[in-house]
Amino acid sequence: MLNSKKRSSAASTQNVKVVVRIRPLNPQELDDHVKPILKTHTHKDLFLKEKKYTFDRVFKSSASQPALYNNVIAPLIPDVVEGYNCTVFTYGQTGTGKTYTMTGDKCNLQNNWKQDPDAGIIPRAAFHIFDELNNRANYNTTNVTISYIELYNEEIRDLLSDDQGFNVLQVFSDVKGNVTIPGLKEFTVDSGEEACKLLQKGILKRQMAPTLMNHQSSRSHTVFTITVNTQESTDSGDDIIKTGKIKLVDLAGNENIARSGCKDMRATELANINRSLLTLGRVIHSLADKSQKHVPYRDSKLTRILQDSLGGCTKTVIIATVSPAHAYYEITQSTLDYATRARDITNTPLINEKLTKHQIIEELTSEIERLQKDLDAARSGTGFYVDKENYQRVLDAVMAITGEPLTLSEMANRKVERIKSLEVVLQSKIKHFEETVIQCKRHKEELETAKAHLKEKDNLIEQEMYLSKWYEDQTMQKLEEAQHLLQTTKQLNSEKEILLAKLENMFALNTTNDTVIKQAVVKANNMCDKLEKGESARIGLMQKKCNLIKDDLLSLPKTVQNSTDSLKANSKSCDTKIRERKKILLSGVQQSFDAIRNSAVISGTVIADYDRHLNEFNNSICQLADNCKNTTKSFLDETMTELKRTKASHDDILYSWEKDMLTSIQEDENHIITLKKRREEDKNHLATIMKRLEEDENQIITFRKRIEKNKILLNNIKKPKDTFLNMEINVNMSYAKSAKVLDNSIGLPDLIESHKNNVQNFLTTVKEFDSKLSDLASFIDDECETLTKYSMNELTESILDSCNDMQNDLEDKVKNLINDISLIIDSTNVQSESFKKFAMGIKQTLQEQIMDKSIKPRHEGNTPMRNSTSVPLKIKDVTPRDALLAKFKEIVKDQLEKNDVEIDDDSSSSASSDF
Ligand SMILES: Nc1ncnc2c1ncn2[C@@H]1O[C@H](COP(=O)(O)OP(=O)(O)OP(=O)(O)O)[C@@H](O)[C@H]1O
Repeated sequence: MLNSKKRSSAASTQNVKVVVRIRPLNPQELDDHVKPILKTHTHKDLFLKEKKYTFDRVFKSSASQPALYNNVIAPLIPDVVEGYNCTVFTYGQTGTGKTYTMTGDKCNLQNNWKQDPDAGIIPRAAFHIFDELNNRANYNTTNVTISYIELYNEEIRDLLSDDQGFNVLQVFSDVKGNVTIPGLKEFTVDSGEEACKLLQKGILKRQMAPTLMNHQSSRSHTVFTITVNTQESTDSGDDIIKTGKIKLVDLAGNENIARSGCKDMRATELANINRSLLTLGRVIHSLADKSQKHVPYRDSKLTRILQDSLGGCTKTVIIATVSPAHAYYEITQSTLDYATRARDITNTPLINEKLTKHQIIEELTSEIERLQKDLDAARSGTGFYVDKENYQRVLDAVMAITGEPLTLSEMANRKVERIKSLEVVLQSKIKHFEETVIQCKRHKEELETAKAHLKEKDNLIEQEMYLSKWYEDQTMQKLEEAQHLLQTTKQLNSEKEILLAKLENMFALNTTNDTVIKQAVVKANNMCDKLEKGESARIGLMQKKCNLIKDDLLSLPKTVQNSTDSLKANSKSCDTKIRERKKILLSGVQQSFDAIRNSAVISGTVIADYDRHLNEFNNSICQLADNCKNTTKSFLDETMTELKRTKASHDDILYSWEKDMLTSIQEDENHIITLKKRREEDKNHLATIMKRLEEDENQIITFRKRIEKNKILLNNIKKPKDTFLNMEINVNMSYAKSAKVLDNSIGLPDLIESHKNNVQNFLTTVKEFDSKLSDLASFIDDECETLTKYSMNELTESILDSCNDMQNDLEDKVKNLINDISLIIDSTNVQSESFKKFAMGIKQTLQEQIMDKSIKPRHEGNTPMRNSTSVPLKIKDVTPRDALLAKFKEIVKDQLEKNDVEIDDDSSSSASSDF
């Protein structure tokens, strides 16, 4: 045990603080209407009947646990932490509330120790000490230990021991007066709760004791000790160690044993139970009475343990508990007297000297030396030897304790007694010394180990610092990379949004364009198909008509041939008949001369008939001419109307042609008149040619029939003309219709122009044909006229010639027409092809138009530019700790080698301490 030195400076004496706590009347006393015999007027005065007592504080029966603690104990706690030793006693009669005050009805406090109404001093002090330590930041280390002993029948027992039974502990005092109890367990606690748990454990063990040891707890004393060790560093670097203690002592009841009814108790036991209290009384008495030099601390274990608390260097508080009941008047008076006496005890509280490590080592060394001397003395002699110096010190200590010179016999007795006790002490010292030596060795080893450990830790710290620096750099680098990545990701996201918007817009445009294109193409195709179909139908119709005309034209020469053949045949039969009639006429002229007169009448009739027929013929001719004129005129009108624009230049020609026709008709009429005149002239010849006339009449009829046929032929000829005209109209209509469409078509105007030319040529051809037909009609009329004028033979020949010429001419014309028609057909084919091309052109145009109509994609200029965003493709792996450590070791190795070289180069230069 360390021999702590006391700091003498600033030390002052102070009296033991004594407070009185009055227990409230218990239920029984209340029922019995017990009148309290204690009265308090102030918080310091107390009246027992008329006797007045004055204490440091008097707590009424209504005083609460916190009130008592805050007033009495709480001021001691900072002193304990500062290194003072403090002691608190509860002293009083059984049942007056000593245990209630010290322990309370509740030990298992949490953090509410200040407010808890039931907890006593011990649990509160335990919590309070930790609060106090936590409030102080100047301590490097703190250590709080707990011990709890019971003193019963002058035997010390450890209430915190895990032993089933009770091992009696011994108490020893060294030459310096320090008391130790070897074997007493001290438990380190880190909180108030842990301290309370130990208190509970002790209480439990104490409650078990009566059955085990057959003793009553009220007759035992308990000491709950809290030791507070603190360490703080000074500016000079020394460690200051403080050790403060608070002993919380719950004494046994101080009542008269005889009154407590324990008569069956053995005398020794009774003596031992009261010995401590009696000795305590004597010690208090001695200390209070300054004249007394000897204080019998050693007379009991209790006073030995509490020696320092009474008249020593400890701050001491005594709480005297009393009952207000009249029944306990005497013992209450005794307690109050006892407490009053205790107030006179003075202590000199000192802080346990602060010791540095160096001082501790020095003290330990001197202690070892001293013990070594005792050991050497013991080993060298046959008996018990104590070093002279030590022996003298023991004697001095005895003298200091007893304070009185002893007689020789007393000295001898005491020496014997002392030797006995010293033997015990020596054994204990030897044991303690050996333990200390072992402990020193162990401490030395521990110190070496600690140094090595410290060096190792230093290396580790350097290593960890290197690693942490590396990780810090890496973290910063990663942070920068992460921020760069975040920035890039943000930019890419915004660009992605723009591109997605554009893409959506493009999809919408594509969908719209697709729909527009499909609709336009369908419409264009329909239009082209419709146009193509219409044109194909028109062209087909035209071609059909052309083919019909062609067939007609092809059949025309045959018809003409037939007509010619018929004409020839008729001419022959006519010639034959005329010859026959001539013969008959000539033969009958003479014979019938007489009858001419009659015949003249008849001839007149015949002539009339002939005239009539001639008129009819003339009318027919006129009608034919009129019809022809009208037809031609209407044809020309129609042609003029229809081809107003394109054929304006031909109007004069047509007009002159019409005029010529009219002139020709007029001439024909004149010719008929001439014929009539000639008929009159011929009347004279009529007699002779009567029969011939009749035949001529027949001939005329035949001719008329032929004319009719020719008219039909003419009509037939006119039919193609009408057809051609209709065709022309249709072509023009088609042209007009197509022109609008074809105007925009490339190449069509030329085609149309050529078509127009073809049509013009065709019309010219038609006109020529028409003219030729007119000529033919005139020719026929001429021939008819000539027929009446010339002989039938000539007529026939002429007709035949004409027919032949006409046939030839007709054939030529037909051939030309056919060629023209073929040209027209070719033209229609070409036109059809051109229509197809045109349709293709339309389709192409539509495509272009669709393309023009198509909605072009928007160019808002916000398309992200292609830029080379540098994004790390791979996050570098974190260097494994092992690799870092290897690198660190290499650096250290290099540094050490470098340092070695430097030392070699210049031994005076100091090594670098980078690592
Ligand atoms: N101040 C008080 N207020 C309320 N109750 C009290 C007070 N003092 C004592 N009591 C009650 O009185 C009874 C006896 O108290 P306690 O056991 O503490 O007395 P004691 O002096 O320790 O007795 P012993 O010496 O036999 O151990 C207990 O029930 C306790 O709760």
